[in-house]
Amino acid sequence: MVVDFIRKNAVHPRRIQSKFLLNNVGLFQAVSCSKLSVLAKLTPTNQASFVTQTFPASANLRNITQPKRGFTSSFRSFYQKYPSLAPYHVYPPRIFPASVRRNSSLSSDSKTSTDLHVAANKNFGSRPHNQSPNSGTSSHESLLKTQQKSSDSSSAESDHKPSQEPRKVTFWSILVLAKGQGKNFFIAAALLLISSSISMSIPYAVGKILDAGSSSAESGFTEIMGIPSSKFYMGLLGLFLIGSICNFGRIFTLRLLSENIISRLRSRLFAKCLSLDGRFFDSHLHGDIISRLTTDSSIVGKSLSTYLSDGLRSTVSAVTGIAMMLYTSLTLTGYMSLIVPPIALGAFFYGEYVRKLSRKTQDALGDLTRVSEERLANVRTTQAFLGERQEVHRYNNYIRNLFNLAKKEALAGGFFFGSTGFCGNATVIAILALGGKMVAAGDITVGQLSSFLLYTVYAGGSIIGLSGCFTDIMKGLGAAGRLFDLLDSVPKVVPSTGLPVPSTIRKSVLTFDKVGFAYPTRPKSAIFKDLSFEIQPGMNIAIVAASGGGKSTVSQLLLRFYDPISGKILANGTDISTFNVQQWRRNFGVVGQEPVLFTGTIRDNIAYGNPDATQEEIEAAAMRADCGFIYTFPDTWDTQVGTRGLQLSGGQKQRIAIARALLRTPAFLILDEATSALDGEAEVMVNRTIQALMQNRNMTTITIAHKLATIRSADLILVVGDGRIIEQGKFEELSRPGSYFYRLIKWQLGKMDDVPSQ
Ligand SMILES: Nc1ncnc2c1ncn2[C@@H]1O[C@H](COP(=O)(O)OP(=O)(O)OP(=O)(O)O)[C@@H](O)[C@H]1O
Repeated sequence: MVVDFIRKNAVHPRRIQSKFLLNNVGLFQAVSCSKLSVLAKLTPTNQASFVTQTFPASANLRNITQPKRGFTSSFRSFYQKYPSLAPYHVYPPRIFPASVRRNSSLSSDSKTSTDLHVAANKNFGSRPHNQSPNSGTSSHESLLKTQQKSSDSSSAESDHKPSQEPRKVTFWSILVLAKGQGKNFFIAAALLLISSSISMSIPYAVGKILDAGSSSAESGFTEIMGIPSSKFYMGLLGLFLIGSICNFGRIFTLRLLSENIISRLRSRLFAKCLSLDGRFFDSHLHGDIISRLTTDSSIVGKSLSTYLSDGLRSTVSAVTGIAMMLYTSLTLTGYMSLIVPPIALGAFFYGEYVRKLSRKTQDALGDLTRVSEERLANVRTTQAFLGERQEVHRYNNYIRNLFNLAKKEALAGGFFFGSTGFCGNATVIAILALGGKMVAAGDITVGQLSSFLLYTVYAGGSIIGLSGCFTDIMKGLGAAGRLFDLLDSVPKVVPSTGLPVPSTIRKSVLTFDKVGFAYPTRPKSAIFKDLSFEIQPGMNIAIVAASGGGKSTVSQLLLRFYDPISGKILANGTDISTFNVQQWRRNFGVVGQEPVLFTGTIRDNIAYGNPDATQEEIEAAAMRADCGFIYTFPDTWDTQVGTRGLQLSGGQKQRIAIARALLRTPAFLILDEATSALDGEAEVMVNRTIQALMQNRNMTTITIAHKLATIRSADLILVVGDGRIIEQGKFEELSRPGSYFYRLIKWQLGKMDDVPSQ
């Protein structure tokens, strides 16, 4: 059928194939997944072409994402008949509400409501199957406008990025990254000097051979530079052998050096990322950080070692070449020198341009990685909401951005290297013309002219190579700017400094004393204005508020992902911001709304917070968390949980998360709406587990309550509203008619239409 269509309409099969590919999102995702790691290893220029090759549709990007005028009627009828083959631009993408873009900063209910919003929007962009996809220019135009808006909106996603000026990095400032590699570098440089000197002796030897050849034709001597020719050739061969051994050593040492720098850089960056606080992760997107860890560090490592070494080799060759040109003929060298200033100037401007472009390319690549990482991680939501089309469209927008940057670089590179190539060739002709005259006048010999010509080619090639290295090093500097932004980030909450946490912390009274707080990314919307309350040791307290009222924020402050803007949080009278953060966090067990498990076995996941725990301790924690289901799996403790625990049910994941928290024997257990993501039976099971845990008076339990019915047994319920505590007491005390808590419960039970006001 498709073949018939292609034949009838003379459509290139590649276009049809690319549309198939785009429509078959499963295949697209498989391709993206498998190629992402490869993508990360490529240089920006290669990446663009790699993307183009990997996703054939991007070669036709304009056709897909930009207006296509003049659809033929045969196309139209074909798309009507086989709508799944229709190109993407024919339909407007469903627009993700701006608020969805940064789900992490939404409270859980808002997330649900935006999901609903997405669901409500679902029909907005869905393809009108009973309608012509291209019915009239005006509708086509309006679709294109919508699409343009969508591309704007996707670029607006980067609103959340820090709006800092790109940092300008000098080569000397990135040299520190190679600290400790000096010895290897000097070995490589020495080997390079030897091999380059040997290479540079070739033109001289060629000149001598030619002169010896022409004189032997006249005199019959077979000596070159006073050495019998056979010995001369053997000596030359030996020299070349030494040169190639040195080359081997240089390449090997430099490769090791480069990999060493890249590995250390990645490790440093990763450790740095993990040491940063909530403020950092609110303003930096994960994909962008991943891109810095992979691509940027690779570019910087390479520019430090490989490009620097190539630069050195080119410098040695250029300097030696020019010296030998001077030695061979001062006059010819004088003529040749006229060409150097314009090339050097061109190289300088080109290098600066590439540096700026590289920064932009790396940013664009960061966006691309972020989008693919985030969307692939949530592929089920995308598929459930039929969001494949808009995701592909969004992804294509990022590819197009990257592609356009690569195009600019290709244009600049083509122009620069094309013009330098022309200058080089013109130079050779000039030498032949001028040199020929000098040979005829007897000023130089044929051998000398040949040597001069070869030295010019060597020196010219090296100068062009040098400008290539210069631009690569500039690229490295562009990428290094992004790395230094990360490396120099100073967390407000420094994890490894501060006072030791006293061993009596388990018996501490926790006090929120007039705490004021706003998230750093939204400094104007205060979450807490004057939050004050006390938690006695061993208590079970519950925090209650309307959705978005700041319940989870209490746990974020307690765990010191953020510090209050005003007021203090005290443990037995000591401000917790004076404590060593890591030691402080060691006293907490946290079970979040959506249980987060890591790829690995059930045992690994339970032992995550306490890797030294024995099997008995792991089993005891698991039993306390009601994890008997583990024995129903054939591999019991060695059962793989899958990526982010996908191979377990929600209730099972949550109970493993509880076991993980309990294994730390925490002084404070935070249950952040631990049952909110569970359905009926799982919720009952997990609640049973939690109720049993609350009997333990050796641990303070802080329950962030979503479903009010689950907190009946709490010793104290704190009701938060308008950034402060508005009511507190036991369930029975608070449930009197007229109280805010009472109205909240009524509302939750569906007996009130609106969220109650305080
Ligand atoms: N990282 C963040 N950056 C900026 N704002 C945030 C961030 N996290 C949460 N918020 C905002 O802070 C407010 C309080 O959020 P929080 O998660 O504490 O509410 P909650 O009471 O737990 O809500 P829910 O019951 O819906 O989970 C919300 O308006 C939310 O949008």
